[in-house]
Amino acid sequence: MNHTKSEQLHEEALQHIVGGVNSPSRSYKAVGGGAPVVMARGKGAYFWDVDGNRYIDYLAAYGPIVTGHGHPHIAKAIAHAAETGVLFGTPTEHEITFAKMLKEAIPTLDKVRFNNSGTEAVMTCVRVARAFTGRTKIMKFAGCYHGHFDQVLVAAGSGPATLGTPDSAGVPTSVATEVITVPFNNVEAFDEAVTVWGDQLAGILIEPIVGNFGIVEPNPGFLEHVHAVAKEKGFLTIHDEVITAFRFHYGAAHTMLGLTPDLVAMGKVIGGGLPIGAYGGRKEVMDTVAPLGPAYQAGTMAGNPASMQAGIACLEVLKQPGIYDEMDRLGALLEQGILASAKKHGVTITLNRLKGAFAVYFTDEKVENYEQAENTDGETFGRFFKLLVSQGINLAPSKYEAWFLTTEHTEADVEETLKAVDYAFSKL
Ligand SMILES: Cc1ncc(COP(=O)(O)O)c(C=O)c1O
Ligand SMILES: NCC(=O)CCC(=O)O
Repeated sequence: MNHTKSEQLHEEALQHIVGGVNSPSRSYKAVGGGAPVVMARGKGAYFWDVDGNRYIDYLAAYGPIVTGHGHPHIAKAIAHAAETGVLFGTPTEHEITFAKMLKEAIPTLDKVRFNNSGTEAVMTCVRVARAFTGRTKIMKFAGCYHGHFDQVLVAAGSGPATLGTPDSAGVPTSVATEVITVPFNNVEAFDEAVTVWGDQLAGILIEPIVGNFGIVEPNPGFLEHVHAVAKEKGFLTIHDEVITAFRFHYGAAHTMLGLTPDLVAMGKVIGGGLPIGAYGGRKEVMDTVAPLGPAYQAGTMAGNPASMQAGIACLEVLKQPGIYDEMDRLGALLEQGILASAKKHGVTITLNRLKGAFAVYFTDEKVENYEQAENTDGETFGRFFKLLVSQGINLAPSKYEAWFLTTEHTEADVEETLKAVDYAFSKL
């Protein structure tokens, strides 16, 4: 496969855009370096790079593109917005239509607010939780990504009750010390940290299905326990459903899990590919937000008609019967095929899957927390990634990211993918 033009464009990008990329996750630094493939166009489950190579896409733009690229129903909605006005700075009916659709799909949302990214949605949830409780500290799980605002760029300390340390230059220690990080799926560590900090906590950030160190489901009873303790100690449960909302079924992951969070942050899928964030929750909590309450959140682009209409169109596609069952069926075929192929070639992997999202880890251990994901073989993943790209299969260039199926993938795509995976395993 020839990547000459991608390489040239990356060289040029390096002169003008920091690191040649607009988000560090797009760089190939974590997979041994090299020029990232520069994409030219996408259609359905495929995209084509600037050298004319075609790929089956399992990146799905890090999750949002659940209906594939250029879906005609969403394209029509975006074209309509382009023709009739993409931004007014006034309320529109689209916002109400979309808010009602979200509420109907996610019963825990009494009220919602739209903004422009997952980061903004989570950031506001943290502010609202602080405003509502009058407390400042937040708890999060190690390895869970919640966007790039200061409070969540905090890594785990050395023990469960250790205060956070900044994970990025520019994050003041004073901010990091407001954050307590505990391992996922570990009741003892959570309880220990709550014993120390429980009375000062405004809220806990929860990815109900973790999508940021592969795909990791909560162990039975774990999140139920977290919710019960939060209620008892008076801090809010904030579900970060930026990846999970509408990824596994028509609605939120917490509904599948039978949990009732106080606040829910969303993004990615609900924008149909356009920039979006949204948050919502219990009426008493949401009424803390301006102009009703004292917690401020605003945005020139918030609830813009283009994102609203794309989001509405995306949910209309996802609401059709059988959509999620088919992604589950194809996901199961991929899972079985990848595991069989690994066995055939003597490659040790662990595969975690929920419906149309899964992660391939190079380890013989179970992966149920960040430490275990960290301990998987990143060097082998890097070689696997590049071998797959050479065979026309594109995923995220990181061992921590999931593979995402879309409504446009077919059984033929799965077969082609399994051939490529078999080739990659044979060359590792
Ligand atoms: C769970 C989760 N929360 C928040 C974010 C941040 O969203 P955005 O990149 O739209 O700001 C992400 C992005 O990957 C995410 O996975
Ligand atoms: N799972 C992490 C992401 O999806 C981040 C994407 C980005 O910021 O480019």
